[in-house]
Amino acid sequence: MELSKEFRFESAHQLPYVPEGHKCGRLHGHSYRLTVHIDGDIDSSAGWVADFGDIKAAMKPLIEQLDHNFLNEVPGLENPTSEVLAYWVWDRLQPSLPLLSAITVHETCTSACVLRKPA
Ligand SMILES: Nc1nc2c(c(=O)[nH]1)N=C([C@H](O)[C@H](O)COP(=O)(O)OP(=O)(O)OP(=O)(O)O)CN2
Ligand SMILES: [Zn+2]
Repeated sequence: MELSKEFRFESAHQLPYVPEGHKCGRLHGHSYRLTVHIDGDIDSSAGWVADFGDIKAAMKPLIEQLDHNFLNEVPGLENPTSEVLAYWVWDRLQPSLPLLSAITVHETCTSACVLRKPA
């Protein structure tokens, strides 16, 4: 069974490698929505796959680095595309959340990327 938990944070960024004149080369901000998915079996005694609170606790130090910050200044996010951000979260979250199965990053209401665990 798959569980998901959504996180929201506000961040500024600028994309350094877009062509000259591209709107994303300018400093701007997003209300990001990031969904963490985990996949596992239901523990029969607890009646859940995992405590949603454990997902929240694992994400807390990462959200603290992202929320109300300039992403380009966060180590590893010098080119803060949605795709790079998804890998950044995955690499830091997976060790404490081994059931991690996917991360979705919604940069805007209409644009998102999904990083899934390889089959
Ligand atoms: N593959 C990617 N493409 C783009 C990224 C990205 O991270 N990965 N990022 C951007 C910009 O950050 C931009 O702020 C968001 O792009 P866009 O969806 O074009 O934003 P709009 O507000 O213009 O969306 P509309 O709903 O179409 O108005 C660009 N590309
Ligand atoms: Zn942007």
